[in-house]
Amino acid sequence: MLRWLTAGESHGPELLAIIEGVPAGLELSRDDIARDLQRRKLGYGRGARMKFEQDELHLSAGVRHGKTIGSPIGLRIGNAEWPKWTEVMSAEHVDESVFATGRGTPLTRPRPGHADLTGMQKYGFDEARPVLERASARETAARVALGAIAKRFLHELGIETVSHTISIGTVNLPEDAPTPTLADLEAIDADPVRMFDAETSARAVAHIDEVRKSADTVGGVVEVCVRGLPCGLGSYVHWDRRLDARLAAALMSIQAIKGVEVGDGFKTAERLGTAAHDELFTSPDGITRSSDRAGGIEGGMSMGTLLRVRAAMKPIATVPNALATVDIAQGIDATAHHQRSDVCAVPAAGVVAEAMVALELMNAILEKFGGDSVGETRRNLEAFMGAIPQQLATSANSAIPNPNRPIDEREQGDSRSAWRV
Ligand SMILES: Cc1cc2nc3c(=O)[nH]c(=O)nc-3n(C[C@H](O)[C@H](O)[C@H](O)COP(=O)(O)O)c2cc1C
Ligand SMILES: C=C(O[C@@H]1CC(C(=O)O)=C[C@@H](OP(=O)(O)O)[C@H]1O)C(=O)O
Repeated sequence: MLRWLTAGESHGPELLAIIEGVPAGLELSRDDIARDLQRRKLGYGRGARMKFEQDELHLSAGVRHGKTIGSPIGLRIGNAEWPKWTEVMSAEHVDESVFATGRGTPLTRPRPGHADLTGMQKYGFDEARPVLERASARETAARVALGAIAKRFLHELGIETVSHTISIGTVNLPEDAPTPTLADLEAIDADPVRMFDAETSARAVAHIDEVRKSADTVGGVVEVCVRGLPCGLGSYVHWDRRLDARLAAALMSIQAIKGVEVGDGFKTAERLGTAAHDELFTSPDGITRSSDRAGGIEGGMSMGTLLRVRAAMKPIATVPNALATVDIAQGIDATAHHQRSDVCAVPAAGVVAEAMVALELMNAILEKFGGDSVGETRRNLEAFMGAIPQQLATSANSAIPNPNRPIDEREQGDSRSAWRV
């Protein structure tokens, strides 16, 4: 079993993370983690902080000579601006004068859409500072660091995770855009909005510029694609063991994510049964699927085919053209406090989604296959796959059109029909 926790405030000294249950013998370097931290900072539309934030990483425990040793892995990520916040975010009492001006001024005009007001009500604060410090997506740096460890583990088992941007506001990838593979990740990361289509990306960038000019913010949709998974992760036997439910919770836990789709998700609800599922047919190397509409999960279990999940991010709540709110200190109508903020953080959310999916899949793998060392996990996985009888085996080459069935007209415009995957 995998357990992990994060701690740390956005303007405190650092973020902390501990992950327990990582098998021994996993090759892991500081660079593996630093690389993903760097990827999370990228993306057109992010605010000033990402330009100077260093995400200084300290790998404090659980790794020796470049390999995990089975003990909890502990890490710290510094907040570059801490020297400016030592008094406002001090763990010790400070003089009242700190709160009279500047950074310490109480934030009494909560932002609609952020955690400010409800956090104040719930925890009994008279201003939003202690709420936003932890509600902030700064915390996702810690998740991405842990996710990098999970991705290293998955990679050792031949499982690869790729995320990309599907839409920014109303600017969408074409329906027939190809699903990226690991080989495409470098190009995706090099794109300003992490889109795998240069023309759509240029329109998305222009859209973010317009949004910024009009003092507004914008959201979008990201997708995570995973190849190389074994079948049988998760289960149909109980609600909390369903892999789709677990992935949905993992994605929904990301700040500002308001919707999750597995496979074709909501679109499937509009289709008839004959055009909604992934039909099976024989091929020389095992059972093959005609498409991947289910997104690689049936009955709450991984099918051993391409896994695809999407997450929808709402527009950033700190809108420059400030929204109506109430000044809690004075009891009067007001506009929300504004501070440095992102205009669009969808590209970064894709990297965070990748981390959350990887962590959940690593957990599901360890539940099914166990292993105190990576070698033991691998042997258990291979033994399970090897024991699947010939007549039940799935071809690795799934999601190709069924040659026995003529292509239905309705399927022509179907974004996830096999011949486009
Ligand atoms: C990578 C990332 C960056 C974000 N940046 C900001 C930001 O700069 N300003 C902001 O108001 N919200 C930002 N958010 C969203 C808020 O953290 C989020 O809306 C808030 O915590 C309230 O949670 P909820 O939207 O899930 O209800 C960001 C979210 C993510 C995932
Ligand atoms: C710090 C990060 O994102 C922050 C997320 C965030 C929010 O409200 O969620 C608000 C902003 O915080 P700040 O006012 O300190 O710039 C973002 O920069 C980060 O992603 O590392």
